[in-house]
Amino acid sequence: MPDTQTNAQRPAHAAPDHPALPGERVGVLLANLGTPDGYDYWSMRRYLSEFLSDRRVIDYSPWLWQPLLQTVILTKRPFTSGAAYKSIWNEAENESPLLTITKAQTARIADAMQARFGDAVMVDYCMRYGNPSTESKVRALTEAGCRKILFFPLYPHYAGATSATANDAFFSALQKETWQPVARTVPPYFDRTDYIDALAQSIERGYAQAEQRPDILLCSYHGVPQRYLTQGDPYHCQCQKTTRLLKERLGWDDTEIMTTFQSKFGPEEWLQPYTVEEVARQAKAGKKRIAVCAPAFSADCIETLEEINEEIKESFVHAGGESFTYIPCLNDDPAHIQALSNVIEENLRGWLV
Ligand SMILES: C=CC1=C(C)c2cc3[nH]c(cc4nc(cc5[nH]c(cc1n2)c(C)c5CCC(=O)O)C(CCC(=O)O)=C4C)c(C)c3C=C
Ligand SMILES: [Fe+2]
Ligand SMILES: [Fe+2]
Repeated sequence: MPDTQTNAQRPAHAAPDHPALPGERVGVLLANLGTPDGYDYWSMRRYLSEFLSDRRVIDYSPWLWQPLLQTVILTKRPFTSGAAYKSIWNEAENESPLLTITKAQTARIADAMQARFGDAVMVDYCMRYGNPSTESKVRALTEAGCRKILFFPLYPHYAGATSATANDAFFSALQKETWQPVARTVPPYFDRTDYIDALAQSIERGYAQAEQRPDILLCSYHGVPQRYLTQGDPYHCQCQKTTRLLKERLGWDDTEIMTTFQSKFGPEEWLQPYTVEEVARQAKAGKKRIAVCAPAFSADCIETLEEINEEIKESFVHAGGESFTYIPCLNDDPAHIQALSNVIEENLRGWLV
């Protein structure tokens, strides 16, 4: 009798202790950065400790970094970050906005895959740090009969600190599988027309809703240390190209749009200009109406809802700015879901189509 959940069957030659063989499916595993389980001190500490111990994120020698992290940074930061999370927390579901949005994206993409491929494809999500872990979801997919898994880090741009470390976690989860599934990973998608179109439409909507047309749009990307660029990480170039493609798609000139970087962490120099400083410079230069969007994030999170829409906005207003328009991330916008589904379908080629 096939199992309805996994379509599992015992082969004809089976001895009584022979494991049931699940029917074949393809798994699509969406991955985002991570989320603490709560905004209390210990939940924050656990999450930040896992995140900031990742050598793809902080590449200092662990001999130097771990004592500093465990004794200085993780005694203070869980309080300040916890307060920031508290201000944006989804109390109804008791989870971070990133988790709520990732669940919504997964449900929409699962609908699109169901319509296209029926039950042959299963869609699920995981986090690089915190829960649900990548390992637990790789296990769940293989147990449900996925003999092939397409792993999709939900970052438009490649960065060692995001896509590569997500892939690392996927590969190490595969190492633990007795019957390892066939695996593929999805490359960056920042320069696809459907993604740029979805972004452009969201900006056009944001501009149409603003009381007066903003003087300038800042495309604010999460930063990385400047050193990572000189070591060969292509993230900076992919961000610059995204702004150029957006500018071309919107039909704007160089005075109407620019690239900036946010979320600086630690004392090193990061990619510049820093958004928090640039909004103040723009206000002082007479650009009193500003719009900010965040194309590096596929979902709104602490770095957009709290940092951009609270801290960066405050810096702008403090410098004399008058109108601040935050254009939300693409989240589960239908054009975004369509673009992500197109990416998936193209990367499934040869497996199903
Ligand atoms: C979108 C791409 C991202 C890059 C590139 C990136 C690099 C990077 N981040 C840190 C340090 C922190 N990032 C934090 C949060 C955070 N970062 C991203 C994305 C990128 N990070 C997201 C989506 C989030 C939000 C997660 C959420 O649940 O909302 C944080 C934690 C928040 C805080 O305590 O302020 C830190 C710390 C480094 C050092 C880095 C590059 C080396
Ligand atoms: Fe980050
Ligand atoms: Fe560059």
